[in-house]
Amino acid sequence: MALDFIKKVFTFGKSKPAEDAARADEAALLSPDETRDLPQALDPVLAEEMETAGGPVDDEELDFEAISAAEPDPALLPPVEVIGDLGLIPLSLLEAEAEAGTQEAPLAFEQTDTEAADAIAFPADDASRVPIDDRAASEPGPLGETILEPVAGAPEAEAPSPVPNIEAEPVETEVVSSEATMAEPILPKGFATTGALTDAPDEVVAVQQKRNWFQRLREGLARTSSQLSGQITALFTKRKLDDDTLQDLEDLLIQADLGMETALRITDTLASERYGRDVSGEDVSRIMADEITKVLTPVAKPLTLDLSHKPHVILVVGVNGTGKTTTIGKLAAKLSGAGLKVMLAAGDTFRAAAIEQLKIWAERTKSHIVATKLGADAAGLAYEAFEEARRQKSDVLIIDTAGRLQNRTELMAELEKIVRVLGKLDPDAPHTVLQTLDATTGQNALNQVEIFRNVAGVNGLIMTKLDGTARGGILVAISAKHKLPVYFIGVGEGIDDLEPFEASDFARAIAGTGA
Ligand SMILES: Nc1nc2c(ncn2[C@@H]2O[C@H](COP(=O)(O)OP(=O)(O)OP(=O)(O)O)[C@@H](O)[C@H]2O)c(=O)[nH]1
Repeated sequence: MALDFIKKVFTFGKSKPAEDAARADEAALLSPDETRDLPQALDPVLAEEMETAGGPVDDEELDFEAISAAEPDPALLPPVEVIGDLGLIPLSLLEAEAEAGTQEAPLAFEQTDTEAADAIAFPADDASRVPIDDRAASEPGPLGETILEPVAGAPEAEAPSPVPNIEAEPVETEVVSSEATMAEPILPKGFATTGALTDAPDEVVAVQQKRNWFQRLREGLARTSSQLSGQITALFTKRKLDDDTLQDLEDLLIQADLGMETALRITDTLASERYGRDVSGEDVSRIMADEITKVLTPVAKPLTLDLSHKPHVILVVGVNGTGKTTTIGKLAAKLSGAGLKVMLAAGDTFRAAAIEQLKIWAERTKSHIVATKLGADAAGLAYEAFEEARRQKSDVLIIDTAGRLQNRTELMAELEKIVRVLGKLDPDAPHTVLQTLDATTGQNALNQVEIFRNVAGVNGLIMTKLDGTARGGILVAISAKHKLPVYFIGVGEGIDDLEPFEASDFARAIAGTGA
């Protein structure tokens, strides 16, 4: 059942990655304990880039033409053989390599679900089909990738051919499929779409009904608002509004992470209404809620999915532990529950637990997942996942990435590479670059946005961990400064703890007004 969703379209400017990744060095540091070393030995391409420390390798040096040109040609569709639960799918990337004359044996795509295998149109016969079990890993290839070669007794693979100069390393990936299907697709709140939905699935992912949302938001932001309102009440008890109280209020609002701009808006409005008169805490809270709403309204937007892309690619980036993987799971639940065909890519190849965590989310949300080995090239994985999502006609591909500190130049360069590689398959991809921000980080989040925006072209934000933080005001400062859309906010670790961002609800919850 193909359904058309034609809704209001929002387009968000996608800034090109800045060439000055070194700016990240100026960024405020998080705990050194959180740093994670990139296994560069596995990534000679990246290592090469690192030597050019001043900026990324010029795309001109990269020969993606053969790959891009070969990709849509049906004759080059990957030959596949399904063997029990395992099937080998040499990727079209590898086909392109073969076309270009690679010396490498094709890499393997492991398919651990026969249903998913059935969903892909596989050529029946091909001499290059080699069961994955019949291959043995040999020395890493010139691109640092694992090369799989047939072992004795295995069918002969096609004659290998030379390797083109490609940037994204082919990687051995695993596709785990859960047949996501649905009854009645209803686009979840917080999303808008343009383009058509892929054939609707038959099974709906049950997403728990949310509790009273505003109540939860108020509970989550209770520490932020009670701290603020207590201080405001103390400030204005038996005092008229004069320059001193205005200055004290401004300081207080800045300390609450709201940012200078919003603090001044609030004090200016208050002064224009009540200068020289008695002021109550309620007066200040009301004006605060109004002014914060004005700041937040322009950024509270739905996440628009352009389904004409098939898939709409969402790259999720951010500092370690900000909630990327969890947020991906929550987003997948919403989308899958609405009948969209979702594929996840486990691009955090540095942390085994992150890959496993995403697989669990895929299972829970009935999403497909493409994963690879620990330490593999993340850009290669992203590329493979994009191709696989195209083959499977996924509506949305959500790519997880390893958390990285914004001052780690080499890791930021790797992120830049992922963006660049995706752009080789579709110049508009990634269509959405979502950054997760941990509300408990406070002011550091401002800096994180600046750096990730420059490097990865972040064009949308999700703030997590707004449950229980006293620093929720930072979202206001970020909105005032960066003016990037804020699509959702996270208020817990559960599958339904992600809500569309509503300006007035958030403002009232912070100011402690309204029901
Ligand atoms: N309370 C709360 N916890 C959250 C929220 N979102 C994520 N978490 C928790 O934060 C922790 C880190 O979340 P992850 O999703 O692993 O973060 P990540 O950014 O993928 O982490 P790295 O892979 O290390 O970069 C986990 O314990 C999550 O359950 C939220 O909205 N509220």
